[in-house]
Amino acid sequence: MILSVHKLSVTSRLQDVSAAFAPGKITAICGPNGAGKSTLLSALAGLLKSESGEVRIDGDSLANLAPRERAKRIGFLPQNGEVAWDVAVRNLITLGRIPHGDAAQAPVDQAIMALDLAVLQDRPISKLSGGERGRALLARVLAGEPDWILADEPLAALDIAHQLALIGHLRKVADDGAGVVIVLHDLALAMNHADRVLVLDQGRLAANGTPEEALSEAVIADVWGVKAKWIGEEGAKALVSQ
Ligand SMILES: Nc1ncnc2c1ncn2[C@@H]1O[C@H](COP(=O)(O)OP(=O)(O)OP(=O)(O)O)[C@@H](O)[C@H]1O
Repeated sequence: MILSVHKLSVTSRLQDVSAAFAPGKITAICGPNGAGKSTLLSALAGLLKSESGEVRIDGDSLANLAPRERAKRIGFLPQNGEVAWDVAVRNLITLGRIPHGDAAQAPVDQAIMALDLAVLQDRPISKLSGGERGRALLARVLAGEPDWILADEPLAALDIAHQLALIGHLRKVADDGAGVVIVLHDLALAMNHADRVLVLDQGRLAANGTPEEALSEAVIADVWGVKAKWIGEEGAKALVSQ
């Protein structure tokens, strides 16, 4: 099951972007502020009207999929996601089952475990820290057991232990066959943990390949305007400015 964008343009935000996303893999979308990362992710989730081009799922236009079916297949975590009602964490996560029309607790329990939320499950959302809230919102997405997980900066507000735990969980979800697409600002996280990396620059696709190809020192100099060097071993690389 492939998710792909074909010559997608969104007024002054994305220009002629084409790319295919593979199931079973973690793809990172990187780029400077305002490059179009969130726009691309929203378009992949079917939440944005494009000026031209389209998003396809298994070769069919995503626009043809009924909203409920789309919600079942694509789990979307926006940047700074808002919560409309101040419900308890477990109840919020159970809302992830809405597209399935059930309140199955096994996937909810799994998501609670994966995101280390057991001790917080009865607490109202309004009484969580920013990082805890982010974990609860991602747990809601996981509880829906979507084929695709699209998450905008899911690691940004997390401490390093929770970052690594979450990456480990996303890897497991990908190994089980789901496609994972995440927006990442931290290029070292993308280099060390993604299978593929897309780099956007001013709404255009600047690179698309393995982390080594798409985040080469030449691409970083070109897109971010930063002279930097990768050091360290494969899987534990760090980026140092020169
Ligand atoms: N609702 C909107 N309407 C019009 N333009 C928008 C809208 N949201 C964002 N933009 C503009 O579109 C461009 C791409 O924004 P987008 O949020 O996709 O960038 P980003 O790469 O995710 O940035 P960041 O790293 O800062 O989160 C930016 O120039 C932004 O100002």
